[in-house]
Amino acid sequence: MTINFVKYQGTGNDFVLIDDRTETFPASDQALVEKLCHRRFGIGADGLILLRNHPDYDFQMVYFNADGAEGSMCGNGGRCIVRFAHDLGIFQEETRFLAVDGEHTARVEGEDIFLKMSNVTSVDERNSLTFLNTGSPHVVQFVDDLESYDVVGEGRSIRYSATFQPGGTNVNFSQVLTNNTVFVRTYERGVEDETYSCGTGVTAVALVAHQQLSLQSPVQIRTIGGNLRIAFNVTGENQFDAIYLIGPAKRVFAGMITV
Ligand SMILES: N[C@H](CCC[C@H](N)C(=O)O)C(=O)O
Repeated sequence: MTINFVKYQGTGNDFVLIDDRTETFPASDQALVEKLCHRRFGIGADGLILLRNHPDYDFQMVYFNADGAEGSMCGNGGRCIVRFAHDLGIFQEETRFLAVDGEHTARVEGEDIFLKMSNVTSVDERNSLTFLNTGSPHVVQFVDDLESYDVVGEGRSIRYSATFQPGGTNVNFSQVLTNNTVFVRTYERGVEDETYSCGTGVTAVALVAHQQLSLQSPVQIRTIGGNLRIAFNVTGENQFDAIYLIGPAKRVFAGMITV
């Protein structure tokens, strides 16, 4: 079988995008997805995303983590599929699509994609860790000297800790810099490693930075892979709507792979 794909990245979080409007991709073949994402044996990516038709939306996003399992919402992948749909001519300025956590709207403004995220309705403390769901589950922790922090070691121990079983969690380590800016490094579940950036993760960090440290919308985010910003509206205690993840999403290359 030969598969056509396009590789995209959003602040260094990289994805294999497949136009699956014909629904021919064997989506239940977890080993195949894992192999396509493998950086030595495959194309190499943090995840794989199918673009499918949907009767009520411009398109549907089906997202898999690099381990081949279907993941929860992916914010950087969301910006990448919006860019992909735009490149395919599916929409011009604004789009409305369906993802695993429900409806999203988005618009293209030059290099940037403005992606509307799901509303957040709770922020909890679990075993002294701040936890919230922004489409995917996230722990947010503020630390000193993030540059030299052991993100993989500490992230993995929280991700597999009893508190977050059975599903596990993504873990974001954060440090406030000057000017309403937070530096974030994320351990990602499903990749089981640090990624260069995580969209739902930095969204979680921005909301917690507002609550705990009074940062204001739009919060500026620095990741290893580049800069993002998060705009939001506070509607109550632990309640946020009009949450936007804003930043670039770029096509890297296109190819064909025989499996
Ligand atoms: N990289 C993604 C998060 C993927 C979520 C995934 N790791 C999971 O928890 O299933 C993002 O930009 O939001």
